[in-house]
Amino acid sequence: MILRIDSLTFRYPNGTTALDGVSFGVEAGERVALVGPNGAGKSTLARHLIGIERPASGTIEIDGRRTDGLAIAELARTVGFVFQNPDDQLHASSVAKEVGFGPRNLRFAPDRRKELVESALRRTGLTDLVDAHPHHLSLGERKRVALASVLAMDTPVVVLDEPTTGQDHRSVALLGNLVDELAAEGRTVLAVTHDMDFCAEHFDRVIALEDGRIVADGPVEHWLARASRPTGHAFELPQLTRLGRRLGWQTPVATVEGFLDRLTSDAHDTAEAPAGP
Ligand SMILES: Nc1ncnc2c1ncn2[C@@H]1O[C@H](COP(=O)(O)OP(=O)(O)OP(=O)(O)O)[C@@H](O)[C@H]1O
Repeated sequence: MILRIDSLTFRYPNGTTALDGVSFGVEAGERVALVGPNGAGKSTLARHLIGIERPASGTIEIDGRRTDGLAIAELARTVGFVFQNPDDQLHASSVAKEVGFGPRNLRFAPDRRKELVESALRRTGLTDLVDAHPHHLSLGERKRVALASVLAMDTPVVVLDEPTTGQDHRSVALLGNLVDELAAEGRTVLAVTHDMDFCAEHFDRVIALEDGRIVADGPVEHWLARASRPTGHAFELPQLTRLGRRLGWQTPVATVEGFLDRLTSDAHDTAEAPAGP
């Protein structure tokens, strides 16, 4: 298990309990979406994974090591964190320098550094922008630079905070492919997200938080079935799930593939149905 969190509780200095007895484990290669309403504790939880916040009680174990004794620099070898706002992360005067900073800081050998930087730039579609100053790029491009700079650190765990916010359709598709590829390579992806379409298409598992506690943890389909009930949680369901509902489908579908399968089987059933009197 790459990540194990046990009874994690955290309070801000003003007394707000942001996390209250949170426990879960994540296997290598899982794609986990952290969802929940504003103020649920998602970002606070994510920040614990890179040591910006430390538990008031409970433990976090990453790749077999308890994080209490680990410095932020040490954690950075295992967990890469892409901030929601790229301007909280970017500091260099060119895209190339920005993406090269992490691997250099981690003291990777020059050959490996070169390979990682080139691969990160290619995967995020930034190869033509290497000389640009990040501050002259659009928000969507700056978010991709932030992502590339984390990919270049080659961490087994990648945490994304609201990755699709401010991204156009093409960038969201690129991001989705990347999440799938990272998982296929055995890397673990956790994403804090309000984007249920993205979550349904690209994640295996949903952990839903409310008031600092886990209220649901399981496969995306289970969570959707639960959220689709009239008494379900107040989440915006994926567009295709809402469309399925309008079509009167009882079982929720959420992905393009699931939707097409359902349409095909309905068409098949209609064709097979015996002619009426
Ligand atoms: N720096 C802080 N000081 C005090 N309270 C905070 C601080 N940051 C967050 N909180 C509070 O902690 C709780 C959890 O906040 P957090 O930002 O982790 O939630 P979230 O689920 O990420 O919300 P959002 O979706 O709005 O980003 C909320 O009640 C929030 O008001």
